[in-house]
Amino acid sequence: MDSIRITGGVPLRGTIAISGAKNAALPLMTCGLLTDERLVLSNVAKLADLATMAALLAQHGIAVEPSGRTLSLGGHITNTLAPYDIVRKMRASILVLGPLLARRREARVSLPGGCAIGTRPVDLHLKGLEAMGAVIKLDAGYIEATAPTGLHGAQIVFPFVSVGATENLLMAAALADGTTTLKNAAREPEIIDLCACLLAMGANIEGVGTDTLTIHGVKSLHGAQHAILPDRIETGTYACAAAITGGKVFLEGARAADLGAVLSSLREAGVVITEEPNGFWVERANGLHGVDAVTEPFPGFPTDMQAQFMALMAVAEGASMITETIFENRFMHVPELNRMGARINAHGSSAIIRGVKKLTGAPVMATDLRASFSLVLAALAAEGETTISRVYHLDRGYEAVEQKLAACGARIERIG
Ligand SMILES: CC(=O)N[C@H]1[C@@H](OP(=O)(O)OP(=O)(O)OC[C@H]2O[C@@H](n3ccc(=O)[nH]c3=O)[C@H](O)[C@@H]2O)O[C@H](CO)[C@@H](O)[C@@H]1O
Ligand SMILES: C=C(OP(=O)(O)O)C(=O)O
Repeated sequence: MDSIRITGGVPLRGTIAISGAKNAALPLMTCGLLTDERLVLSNVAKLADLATMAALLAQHGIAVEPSGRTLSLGGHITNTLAPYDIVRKMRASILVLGPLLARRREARVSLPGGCAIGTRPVDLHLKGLEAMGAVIKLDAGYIEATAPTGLHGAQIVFPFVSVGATENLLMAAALADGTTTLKNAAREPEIIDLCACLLAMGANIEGVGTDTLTIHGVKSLHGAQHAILPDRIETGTYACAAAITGGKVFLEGARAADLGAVLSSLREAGVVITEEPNGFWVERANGLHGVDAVTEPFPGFPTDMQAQFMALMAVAEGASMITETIFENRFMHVPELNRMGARINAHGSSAIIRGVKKLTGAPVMATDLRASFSLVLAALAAEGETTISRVYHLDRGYEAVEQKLAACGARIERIG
């Protein structure tokens, strides 16, 4: 199992090119199930999660052909089973459910189960599909779904915001009979990207970018080309890397508009952000101050940036409080950061971080994707050497981490 070794203390300087967003690419790839024509996605990152989605689509009959940073998806659905062996590797596999039901009126999809950050039920996905006419049973760990007379339009009001349920129901509604309204829908940039691709495929959607999406179902969708938006979480993560090392980095291709809450928090902490037409500079010349943050659905502070921001706050002057409202168990990085000398107390959904003058290198273990990067950040700032084990978590969602950081001066290497 691979580990990463980092010798800290080098202020990062240079340019980091931001890759296409993992969390946009995953639902966009499942759009390949919505048409028999070719769907071409560009600006696709090379990530383990996208390889998992390609394997899942392949066994549904959709071939995914890579060429450079482009994926070409095509084929007919030959199989509506999403097996446990693939779904257990990646929860976003649940996103095949809506498209399979819409196209084939049946699907058998393994229940994803919980993961390190929380229980993560899929009840909103299932209730929404039921409102659209699906009949759903749970059988031996699988969701058995049929829509004997096809899916029809429905009025769905989400009790709270869910990115995945919004995506699943959007895709199902695009091909349903009649009009579907999704109220309290997620407004994340990845949802807007999904809508843009569906519109290019011939879908009829109103309210894009708002919390009410109205989808007028169409009989069929056609092929399209779509360029995936830059990864806002990768962007925010490297912004924290520049800040925690006291360096200056240009994030090429990054979209500041997708990171409003994160950039406000960084600025409040003393980080200088300078926007350019094709990205932005992140610089920290002076000290960092503790800043509070509460995770919320977009446009609030993203839960996927919580661990990385906590690593930054660990070396800020003064105390800060970070509250996690989206997932019930997303503080797995706290004991690992404390092993590196951080002073963080987590109680329930909040963590108090008392900034320290320096962190010290230590052997630490990655527990999930973003927690892994919080350890990379702490290691980049720490005195001495840190070895992070279980970095396969990192490879799920960060492309070429060592190359991107090393190009800015970081002393980082992967060891077997
Ligand atoms: C592949 C992908 O895009 N993953 C992102 C997506 O995950 P994902 O789509 O799984 O997250 P959701 O927005 O659905 O989850 C939000 C909250 O709702 C709960 N919930 C969700 C669905 C449901 O049917 N029932 C239910 O109770 C979840 O357990 C969680 O507490 O959005 C999260 C919140 O921004 C991000 O952290 C993930 O990186
Ligand atoms: C939690 C994440 O992903 P997933 O929903 O695929 O687990 C993430 O990207 O931070």
